[in-house]
Amino acid sequence: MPVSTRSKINTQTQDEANQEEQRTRLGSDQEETHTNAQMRNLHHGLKEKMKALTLLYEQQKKAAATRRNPSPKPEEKRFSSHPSVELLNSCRREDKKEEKEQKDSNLPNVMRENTMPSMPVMPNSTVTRTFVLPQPPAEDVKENLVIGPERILGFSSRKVAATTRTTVARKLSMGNAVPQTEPRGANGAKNVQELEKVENGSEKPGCSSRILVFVRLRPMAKKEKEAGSRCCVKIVNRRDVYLTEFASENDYLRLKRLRGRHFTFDASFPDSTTQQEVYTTTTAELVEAVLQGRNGSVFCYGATGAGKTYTMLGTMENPGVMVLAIKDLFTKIRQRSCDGSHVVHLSYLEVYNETVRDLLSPGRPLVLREDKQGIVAAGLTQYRAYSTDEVMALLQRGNQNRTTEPTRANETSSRSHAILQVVVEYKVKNASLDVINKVGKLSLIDLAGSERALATDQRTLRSLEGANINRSLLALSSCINALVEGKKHIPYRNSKLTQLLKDSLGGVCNTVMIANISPSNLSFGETQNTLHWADRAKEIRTKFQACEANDELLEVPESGTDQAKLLLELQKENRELRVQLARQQQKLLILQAQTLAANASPTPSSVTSLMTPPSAATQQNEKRKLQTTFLAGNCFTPESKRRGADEANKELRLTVKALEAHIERMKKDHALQLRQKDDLIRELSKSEKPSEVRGEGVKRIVKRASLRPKEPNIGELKSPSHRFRSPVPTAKKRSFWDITTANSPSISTLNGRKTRSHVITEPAAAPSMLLQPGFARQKPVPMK
Ligand SMILES: Nc1ncnc2c1ncn2[C@@H]1O[C@H](COP(=O)(O)OP(=O)(O)OP(=O)(O)O)[C@@H](O)[C@H]1O
Repeated sequence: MPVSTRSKINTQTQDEANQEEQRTRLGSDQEETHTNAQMRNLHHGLKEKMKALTLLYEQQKKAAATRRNPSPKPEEKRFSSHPSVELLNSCRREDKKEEKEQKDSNLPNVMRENTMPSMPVMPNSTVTRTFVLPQPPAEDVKENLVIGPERILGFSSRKVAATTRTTVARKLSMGNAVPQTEPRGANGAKNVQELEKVENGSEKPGCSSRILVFVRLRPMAKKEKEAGSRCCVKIVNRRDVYLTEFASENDYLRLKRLRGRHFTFDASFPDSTTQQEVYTTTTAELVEAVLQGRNGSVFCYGATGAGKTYTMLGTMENPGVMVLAIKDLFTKIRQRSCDGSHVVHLSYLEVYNETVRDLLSPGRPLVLREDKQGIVAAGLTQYRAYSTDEVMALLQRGNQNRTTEPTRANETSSRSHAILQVVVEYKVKNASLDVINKVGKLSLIDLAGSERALATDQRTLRSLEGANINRSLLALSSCINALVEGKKHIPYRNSKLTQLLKDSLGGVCNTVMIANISPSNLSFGETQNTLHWADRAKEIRTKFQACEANDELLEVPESGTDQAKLLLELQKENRELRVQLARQQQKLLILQAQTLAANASPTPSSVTSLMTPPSAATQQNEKRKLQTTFLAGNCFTPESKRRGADEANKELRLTVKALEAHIERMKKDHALQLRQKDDLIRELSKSEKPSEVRGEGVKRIVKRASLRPKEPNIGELKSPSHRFRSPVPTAKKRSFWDITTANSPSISTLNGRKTRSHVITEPAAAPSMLLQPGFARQKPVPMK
């Protein structure tokens, strides 16, 4: 092999070796980079984990500390100074402990293992709070009812006579409200009532204005059992309701993810509860209150077939709330008076497809009217009842006239809302032996069932009924929402039902809501909906009513704290009113200034012309002013007219003079500013040792500044000093914003922020989206 060829081969081999080496180095570099990245990721992940763990540790530490040292709740803090509140709090704590133990022992294993962990833990805010209020004032009732089985006009509702006084009393009572975490009518009802008495210093029940909400679970129906439905509602402690959503067997993704909700009500009745128990817990107190001259309402709410009619009417063997209430009422009346001084009137109506019908003497639809008594059904029959049997007969008659139709969900579905109203009237003697007429009213309402279109029959009439039922129930829910949110306008007028329930929801009334639910998981949606609205209704507060027949309306607060609270509230109101007044005055001033500026142009020439004999515009203005003066003072004599004219003239001249002085002052200020600026420029130019040319320039500027006329010329605003002058056209605008300090968007120079007026005077680089056409037109001449 020739040497050249060998050397060639050698060089080639060396090249190859080099390349190989390079490749290996590159590969190892890449590997190293990769490993480094992995390490970095790992490190980052570890850091994140550490952070999360530290956070968790901190949280647990805090929770443990809180458990060891629980801080008092705001309301507990607020009332903790009172010994009775101490007692209340200790009872609450004990009750809670007991409850927890009971809950743990009562819960079935399935609930404890599966449902409970996934159920959202009820926050403190959802715990029912009943506010025990101090003794509310008595009311003056003057309503005459027609005695006898004849027709009278009106489905009457009482109103508190002195609204203002009630407002004061209400304010005070609100201030004194003692929150109470235990519900009434539940396990600890007795305990709570005793505590109420301690808190209140009163033994009178039923003074609370909150709507009491109860839930009743009906037994599983035969049909539901046959359809293989499961129980999705669990009532614990006769108060807490646990609702569990079972996933369908085909939904593999959610099979193990059971969803549930927890609600707490004033009392919850399991399916084994008897009618008598339901009546005693929910309505018995109201009957007692009606006999003391107060109003009470009970309404059943729930999905179709949930047991509303069963609860309200019941059956022959198991009579419902309506029947039991009337029996109780007559028993109590008999116990109270042997002379028959109590007069009972009865009316029964239904709202079907947005028409009101009289169930006791069916005929033409009734018209709802609003008068001094509230919403009344004109032409409604009111029967005078003397005994329970008579009422039973009337009820039966009414029910026969009630619209019911079989639907797929319920064979005897009530397609209308029924309202039974019992008015008890009696006479009492007060301390000064005057006879007072007292009227108490009990309204028992069986609502039609809320339903989905699919759940019921699809025939046209049924659909229309369903739509109307849902419409009125939707209106009811809007009213509940508005009442809970404390809105000023409550949309009662959206349906006939809400118009008739106006008294029960927002009036002077003790109201009870019984939410009926079905245990079947097939009705889960309806049950959830019912419980949601029931939960929301807990927050509604009705107005106060009197506790005793001879109670006096509170006109002045009793204790010092009450007085202080009232004083504070009144002061706050006063302040708000003052602010409003100031705003109005400001607006008036602006208007006056604008009128003056329009009539008497602010240029010196026109100002001077105002000093001399008045121009036509001024004369007109004066004339207008004079007319106003005359009208205000009812001055019609020529003498008074002249005097008025002179005064108005004088006033106008004074205003003009003041304006002129103001303009003069402004001119002086501007001149001073200009002079100062010129001096500054001169000093600056001296210190800079200007060159001949620059010196000339400065001289030129100085000369120009000194030669500048006193009145600014917009066309010549080219020197830097123009920025310190207020040209006349903008001066007017600024004075406008000056007056409207409170509302002006341009008074935002504080903290060096740019104001809108600044934005306008500066040359805009690009047109802003915020600038309106009006602003664009006022675009200033750009500075050079
Ligand atoms: N607590 C209960 N105990 C025994 N049966 C009950 C109970 N509650 C309801 N039922 C039965 O369930 C069925 C439906 O009840 P109900 O007619 O009262 O429902 P509803 O809510 O009034 O329905 P709708 O709104 O359609 O009128 C009835 O046959 C009734 O007897």
